[in-house]
Parts: sequence; C-alpha cells; structure tokens
Amino acid sequence: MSSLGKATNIFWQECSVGKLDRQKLLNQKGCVVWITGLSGSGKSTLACTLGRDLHGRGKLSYILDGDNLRHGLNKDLGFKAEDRAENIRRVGEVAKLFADSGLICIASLISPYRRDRDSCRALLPESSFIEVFMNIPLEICEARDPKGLYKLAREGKIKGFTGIDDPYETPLNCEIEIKPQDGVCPPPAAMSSQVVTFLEERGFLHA
Ligand SMILES: Nc1ncnc2c1ncn2[C@@H]1O[C@H](COP(=O)(O)OS(=O)(=O)O)[C@@H](OP(=O)(O)O)[C@H]1O
Ligand SMILES: Nc1ncnc2c1ncn2[C@@H]1O[C@H](COP(=O)(O)OP(=O)(O)O)[C@@H](O)[C@H]1O
Repeated sequence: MSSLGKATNIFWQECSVGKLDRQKLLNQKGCVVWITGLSGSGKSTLACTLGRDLHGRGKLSYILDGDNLRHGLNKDLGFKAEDRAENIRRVGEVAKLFADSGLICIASLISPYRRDRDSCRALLPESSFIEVFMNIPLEICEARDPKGLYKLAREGKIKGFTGIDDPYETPLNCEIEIKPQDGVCPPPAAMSSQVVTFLEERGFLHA
C-alpha cells in the first residue's frame, strides 16, 4: 500500500535566505519550462539548445529529461498510465524546487496526460510554469525514429507506445507552440530562440 501523503506531525521550516535573495544573486527569475510532445518530436534537442543558449547569456538552467531521470529517480516506473502520472508528479515536484532555487528548470518529458501536466502547473506560482508544446506530426517523429522505438512499436514489440497504441493529449492552453512552417520544422536554434524571446519578454532573464 502506498504511504504517499501519510506523514503527520510535520511542520514547514522557514529560512532567512529566500527565493528573492537567490534570484537577486543570479539576476534571473526561477521558472519551469515544461517541454511536452511525442517521442522524436525534438524535446531533448530543444532542451539542450535552450540550456546552451541560456548559459551563453550567463543564465543558470538545469535540464530534467524524462529518459535520463528514468535511469535514477524514476527507475522503478514503467509506462502504464499510473506510472507515467507518478513520473510526472515527481518531476513536477523536483522542477518546483529548482525554480524555487532561482534556476530556469527545463523539463522535457512526453507527459502525455493533460491532467498530469496541469497538476505540475498548479504547483508553481502564477505564470512561472511555461508549457512548450512540440506540435510535430506523428509522421515526422516516426520518420526520424532515432532510437528505432516506433519501428518496434509498429511490429508490436513495444506495447503502449505513445502515439501508436497509447494516448497523447495535446495541450489546450500552452504558452509556446513549436510547429512546422510550410511542412518544415524550425531548426533547433530557431526553436530555442522562440523560448528565449518569451523568457526575455516575461522578465525571467532579470531579477
Ligand atoms: N511505451 C513507451 N512510450 C513512450 N516512450 C517510451 C516507451 N517505452 C520507452 N520509451 C522511452 O521513454 C522515453 C519517455 O520517457 P518519459 O519519462 O518522457 O515518458 S512519460 O512522460 O512518462 O510518458 C522516450 O524518450 P523520448 O523519445 O526522448 O521521448 C522513449 O525513449
Ligand atoms: N528541429 C529539428 N529539426 C530537425 N531534426 C530535429 C529537430 N529537433 C530534433 N531533431 C532530430 O529528431 C530526432 C529526435 O529528437 P529528440 O530531441 O531526441 O526528440 P525527443 O526528445 O522528443 O524524443 C533527433 O535525431 C534530432 O536530431
């Protein structure tokens, strides 16, 4: 039986150095850039390019990548709906801590369920959860297939693969949408620049 949420007699500990102090030190505002989309849609590519571009501007960011976290923090989880929900819940909580530390936390996970993404949004202060939807058609993702997973899914060798025999719920109110123009996907630098511009305009790149 799960022991989640069962602790009693616990208290919140305040400390004298707070989020605003940390943000001032870093000259930026903590937030979460949550990148969602199908496997092969370019989530990790955007996360890495954005991380590098922010680094080049002297801004501190940290990437939480679904694939990577499944090697450690989330290695006990599979791909059933409950496991994906728990995966997203944990990453949402970790992302919240990174944002509170003053960092620009870049989370890149398929995160196929709207409810799970919205729960993460609800953990963050108003407007500091920035949902980026990789709106790249399945046919393009499947043609890329860098890990050969779509091929295995089509052959029935992987069950419950997102987009093939498992659902992906598209965002209804995302802050940023990355999509092909005239059938051509924007290159990584252009995708990253779209996010950097948003962060700049919303004041996240200054304290
Ligand atoms: N059944 C199934 N469905 C989807 N993806 C699968 C599956 N099995 C393994 N993989 C690999 O796991 C990566 C997705 O992990 P995530 O933690 O981002 O998934 S989720 O958010 O919990 O849905 C995903 O990585 P990306 O290709 O980077 O998206 C795959 O490499
Ligand atoms: N904007 C893009 N234009 C062309 N190819 C891309 C683009 N973004 C990613 N790719 C390529 O598509 C493949 C999947 O990208 P990746 O970032 O691993 O996707 P995801 O993390 O969503 O699974 C990789 O081979 C990557 O080089």
